[in-house]
Amino acid sequence: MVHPSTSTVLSDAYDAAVARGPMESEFHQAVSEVLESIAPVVAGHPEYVEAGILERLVEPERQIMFRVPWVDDDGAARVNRGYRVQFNSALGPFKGGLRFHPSVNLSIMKFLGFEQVFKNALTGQGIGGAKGGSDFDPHGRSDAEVMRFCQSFMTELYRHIGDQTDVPAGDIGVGGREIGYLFGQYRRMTNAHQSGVLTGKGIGWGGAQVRTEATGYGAVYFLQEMLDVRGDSVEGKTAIVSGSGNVAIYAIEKLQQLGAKPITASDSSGFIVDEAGIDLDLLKELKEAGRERISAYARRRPSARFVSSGRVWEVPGQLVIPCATQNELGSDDAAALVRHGVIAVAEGANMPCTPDAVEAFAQAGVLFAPGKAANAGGVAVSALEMAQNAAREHWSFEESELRLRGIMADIHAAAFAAAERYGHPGDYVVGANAAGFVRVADAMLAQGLV
Ligand SMILES: NC(=O)c1ccc[n+]([C@@H]2O[C@H](COP(=O)([O-])OP(=O)(O)OC[C@H]3O[C@@H](n4cnc5c(N)ncnc54)[C@H](O)[C@@H]3O)[C@@H](O)[C@H]2O)c1
Repeated sequence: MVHPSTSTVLSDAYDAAVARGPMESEFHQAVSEVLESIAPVVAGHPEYVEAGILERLVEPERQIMFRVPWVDDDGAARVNRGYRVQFNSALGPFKGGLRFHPSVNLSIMKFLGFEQVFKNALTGQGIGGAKGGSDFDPHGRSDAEVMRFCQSFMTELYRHIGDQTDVPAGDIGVGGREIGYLFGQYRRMTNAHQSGVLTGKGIGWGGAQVRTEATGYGAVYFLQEMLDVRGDSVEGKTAIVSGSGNVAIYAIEKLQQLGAKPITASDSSGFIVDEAGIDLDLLKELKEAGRERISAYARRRPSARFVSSGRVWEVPGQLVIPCATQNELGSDDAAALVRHGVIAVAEGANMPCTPDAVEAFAQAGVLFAPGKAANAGGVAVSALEMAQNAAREHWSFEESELRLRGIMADIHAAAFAAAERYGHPGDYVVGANAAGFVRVADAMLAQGLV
């Protein structure tokens, strides 16, 4: 058999993905980034090509879309669309968050599910990749409305998930409140308290210590690992953080604990700059307890200003952790950050930096950690939650944090080593994609054409 060239194989896989979903631009972006960076791996493994690994990797094992009808507080009927994209289960049960946000569509679900496959592989914990959610917008909805929505959503989803099959978690718009309502409905419909079917549960009913903090803490640990290689550290540095949700808040907390000074936070209405350093108690009060807009922070804190137009990336700082959403940091933003002396970027969110921005950081020699490595702490601690549920154990905060730290160091080491092995030393995009890909590809190869 004549082997096609690596570039033909990669472009065929990309074209097939585009042909099946021509409108799915976010998914195409994620596929293109991964395929480009695994070229050196594929070149050395003709057996992957013969087994159709690439064509299979870009096509989800299963995609579920369903109607979610619910009744609002005025008694009016509402309808949203629910999704679960079960991308790849070669390494373990499908695992990945649920996102409730008006922007949710199949392209975003597929991009997130695809990324999750490699991220989960990188953690080394035996979990496959999936993503799900709905275009439901929880903003401005009462608890009762959110509960009715979650119950309706789970009434369909429950038949597709299970602790050995698919284990959803939170993401944008899905926090502890939503996981509680979803779990309650699952328990009711199945007549089983199957703790391991969802992660991000409350500590009193099967949740794990450090799950809430894990993604933000993990991103900062990864940043620290990268700086360590250069004999540097986060201590004493100014940090620019976007978002003000789960990931942003705990990235800010860990930055502060390690002696850095985060000075920004944002939401879709704008951003705040607090030159005195973020008052974390205030931010938590406003965002975790109150669900308020970020502008409320500036009203309560004299050292802070609220900016409703403009870019948070114009604020000078040496460390950058984007923690809001995909494609929130473009090439102009990257250029501004480079001009202002950024030295390291860790993606807390999934794909927050556009490909042009990533390229600009690389050109400028800025350390750059892609989300699938830097934000893997969340899913890693979710896997610890599954392990504790299976063993009916509860580990302490200290033990859980120690494990998270170890896992982030291992992910860094795996990505660093793979980047070297495949001829791109210091390139964590290549390293993370290559290391994750090899684990998934080897499992798929061993398990035959399924
Ligand atoms: N929660 C996790 O464990 C986890 C794990 C890995 C990756 N992530 C990723 O981190 C990011 C944030 O997730 P989260 O769990 O903190 O969600 P969250 O709902 O707690 O917070 C999301 C934040 O992003 C802001 N935001 C959302 N859409 C925006 C938009 N279009 N423009 C500007 N700001 C916007 C929101 O205002 C909020 O501050 C997402 O990309 C998510 O996929 C989360």
